[in-house]
Amino acid sequence: MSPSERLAARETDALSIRSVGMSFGSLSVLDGVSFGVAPGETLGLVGPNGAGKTTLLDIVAGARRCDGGQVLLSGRDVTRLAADRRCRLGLARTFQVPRPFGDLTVFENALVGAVRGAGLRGRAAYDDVRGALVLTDLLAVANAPASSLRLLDRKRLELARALAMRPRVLLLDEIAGGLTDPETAALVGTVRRVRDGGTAIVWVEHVLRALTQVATRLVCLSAGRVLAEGAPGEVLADLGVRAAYFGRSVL
Ligand SMILES: Nc1ncnc2c1ncn2[C@@H]1O[C@H](COP(=O)(O)OP(=O)(O)OP(=O)(O)O)[C@@H](O)[C@H]1O
Repeated sequence: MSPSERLAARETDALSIRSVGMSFGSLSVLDGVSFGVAPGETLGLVGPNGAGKTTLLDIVAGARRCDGGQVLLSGRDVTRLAADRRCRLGLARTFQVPRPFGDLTVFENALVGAVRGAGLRGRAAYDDVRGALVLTDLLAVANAPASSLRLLDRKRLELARALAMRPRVLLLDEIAGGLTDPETAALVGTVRRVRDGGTAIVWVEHVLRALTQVATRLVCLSAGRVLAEGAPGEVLADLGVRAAYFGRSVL
């Protein structure tokens, strides 16, 4: 891709991260991180423990302020907007450890996303939640208390709560961990359906066999910098990535 093509691509991106930097005191955690994600694209964000992946998701979601750089949603600079304003502009995220309200039903948990996240009311909220439960295969357990769900369905509920916010950009933080192979395959199918609906997805994931079934592009962070970016096969074959991510023994 030529520089002018790259620029044109960035202008249509649902999410653009430009030169983002962040430090915790004297510890530089992110340094000049830039990439974009187009509508309907799934970008996988990989890298060793401590590379800065979750910190970057926090910055994009508005849970943390960056020290430098910009975050744009569909071309709009949201760097200084609070997290709830970003939700209303179409940004949603899932958390690594799903913590649903156990006493509420599956439907009521997803309703929290539609009402608190997207600001929907009445019929619009109901329709959105129903759609999110259909997409995540949870409709059959809509009236069950969230505390009764198995792990796969807790993860699906985390996804449904985020989808009920009508996101144009969805941030997924390690949703595939701890699942059996058939459960992982089911979750991959769900994420694919979300992507096929046109949502731009940034998926932080250590379970590469799940990620590479959906992501068409990977960004590898190492020590807060972009070490490699490109097609999954190319990035995972990159010697620098293999050394940083998997350890030198695999070289
Ligand atoms: N609140 C904090 N205060 C100080 N340092 C922090 C804080 N949160 C994270 N860090 C440090 O920032 C760096 C990046 O952490 P982060 O959790 O973003 O990495 P990660 O790539 O998501 O790792 P993992 O794959 O283990 O989840 C690490 O060195 C971590 O110790």
